[in-house]
Amino acid sequence: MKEHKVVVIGAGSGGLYTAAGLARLHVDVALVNSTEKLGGDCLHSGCVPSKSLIYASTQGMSWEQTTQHIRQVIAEIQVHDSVERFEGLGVSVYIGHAKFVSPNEIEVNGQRIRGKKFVIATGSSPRELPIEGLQQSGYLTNELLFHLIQQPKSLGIIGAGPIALELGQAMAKLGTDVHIVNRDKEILGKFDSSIRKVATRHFESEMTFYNKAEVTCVEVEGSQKRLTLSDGKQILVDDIMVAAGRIANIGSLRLENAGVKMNDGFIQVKDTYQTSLSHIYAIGDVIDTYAHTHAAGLEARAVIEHIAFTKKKKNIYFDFAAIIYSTPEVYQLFGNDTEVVETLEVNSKDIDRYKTQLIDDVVIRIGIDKKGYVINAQAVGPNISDLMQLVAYTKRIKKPISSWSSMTVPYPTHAQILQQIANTYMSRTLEKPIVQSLIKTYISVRELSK
Ligand SMILES: Cc1cc2nc3c(=O)[nH]c(=O)nc-3n(C[C@H](O)[C@H](O)[C@H](O)COP(=O)(O)OP(=O)(O)OC[C@H]3O[C@@H](n4cnc5c(N)ncnc54)[C@H](O)[C@@H]3O)c2cc1C
Ligand SMILES: NC(=O)c1ccc[n+]([C@@H]2O[C@H](COP(=O)([O-])OP(=O)(O)OC[C@H]3O[C@@H](n4cnc5c(N)ncnc54)[C@H](O)[C@@H]3O)[C@@H](O)[C@H]2O)c1
Repeated sequence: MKEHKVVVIGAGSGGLYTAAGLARLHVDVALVNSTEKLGGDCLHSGCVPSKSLIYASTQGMSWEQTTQHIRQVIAEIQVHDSVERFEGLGVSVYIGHAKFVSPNEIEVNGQRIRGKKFVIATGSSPRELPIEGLQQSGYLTNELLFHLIQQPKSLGIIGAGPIALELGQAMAKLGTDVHIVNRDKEILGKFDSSIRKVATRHFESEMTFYNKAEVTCVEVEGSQKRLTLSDGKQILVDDIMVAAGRIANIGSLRLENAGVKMNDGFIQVKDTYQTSLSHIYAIGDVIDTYAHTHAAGLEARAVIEHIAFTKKKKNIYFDFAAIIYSTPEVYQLFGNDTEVVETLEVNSKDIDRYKTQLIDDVVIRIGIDKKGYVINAQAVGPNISDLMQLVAYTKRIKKPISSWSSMTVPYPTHAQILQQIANTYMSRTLEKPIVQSLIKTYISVRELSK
């Protein structure tokens, strides 16, 4: 039997980060992945192909050029996430599905591996929908769309979350007629109406939305598929894509043999990412936190520090943000609403650089506490996420937004929009009667007043 001090199960965003980090600290670490192609969802069917598709859709590429571009980008990044590279780092790599046979043992392709500690990072899969006729008609998910040989002329998407909006818009830009069926009353329900309105206007100019609707049945009609909605409407499309949330990949793990507890379909963890068994950790999409690559990375770092140094990291999501990489981008910096005393809103109308580009619908909202410290934020605008990173960083380093007032902002950059927020905030302080009175007195003492 093979034995390792730490066995990481799943070589996607969370697992790769954990294995590489522990190996660098000279920990005896094994990495088990179901396929030889390490990298998980993010590299093969998530972040990387979706952002490559989005790029291709803005460059007027044909479908053939688009899928080739996607394959090339994946292949380039795959080198960094290869078995050889990880073995070179000192990680023992096993290929095959891991299943627990006891709390300290897993089986991979008939081989037993014993671990002192385990980190489960097996990710998530698209949620299946029990819609009459859907299975029989066949449908796409994020796992299949990027590999289609032919571009569908029309596509019905079930769900209106980030996957539907990013991939739907890119397909629409490439010429597909996209129909999105959304069971909620509007899209981007978590966003303030000023942000939601701008984003929705852009999305609705490219795709057709059916809000407050569900697909009740699917029928095959020749080479096409007919979707019937809860309100009786019908949509005829070439293909269907389901993007209606995720379920944790735990099916093959046989967690019952170890005794790891679940909560609502996800692996239950404490704030140290230890499961109900203290020697087994879980991170990434398999637990119920933010389903993002950078969340898996933060959780991996917390687990590395706990395993290696017994250090308990606090508040790892302090400056956590998520972005929908559409045109325009939709950005959210998370933070506790109850700490917000005021939300400052600014738009791009008075910003010269945006004027030169005829962009008048960028909106940024920043929630601050009583001392002017950033608590949370939302924004919509072209490439707005890069600019908003400064807002997240200001939160991270715990500086008030007034600090942007004194930074040198080259003219004319988009960043002037942040300085405008700071100036508006500062000028209000200056206008307070007590401050005005102090200034008047001071100027008078210096014999400079009228
Ligand atoms: C279309 C799409 C776009 C996305 N875009 C972004 C984005 O732009 N930014 C962002 O931050 N996030 C994005 N995400 C989310 C991101 O991809 C996931 O949050 C991230 O990949 C989760 O990492 P993970 O380590 O938990 O799982 P994964 O990366 O999925 O890795 C899990 C690994 O475990 C393996 N595995 C599963 N079961 C077993 C088993 N029993 N034994 C051995 N191995 C097993 C799998 O083969 C896989 O390699 C996107 C997701 C999708 C679907
Ligand atoms: N840019 C990014 O960071 C990015 C991009 C894509 C995905 N992701 C991650 O992947 C996760 C999954 O994305 P997603 O878009 O599948 O899920 P989601 O859970 O965010 O959104 C699912 C949407 O589908 C709707 N829905 C659910 N069931 C439905 C039904 N039967 N009929 C109609 N609508 C239905 C929901 O109301 C919701 O709007 C996200 O939570 C996100 O964390 C991130």
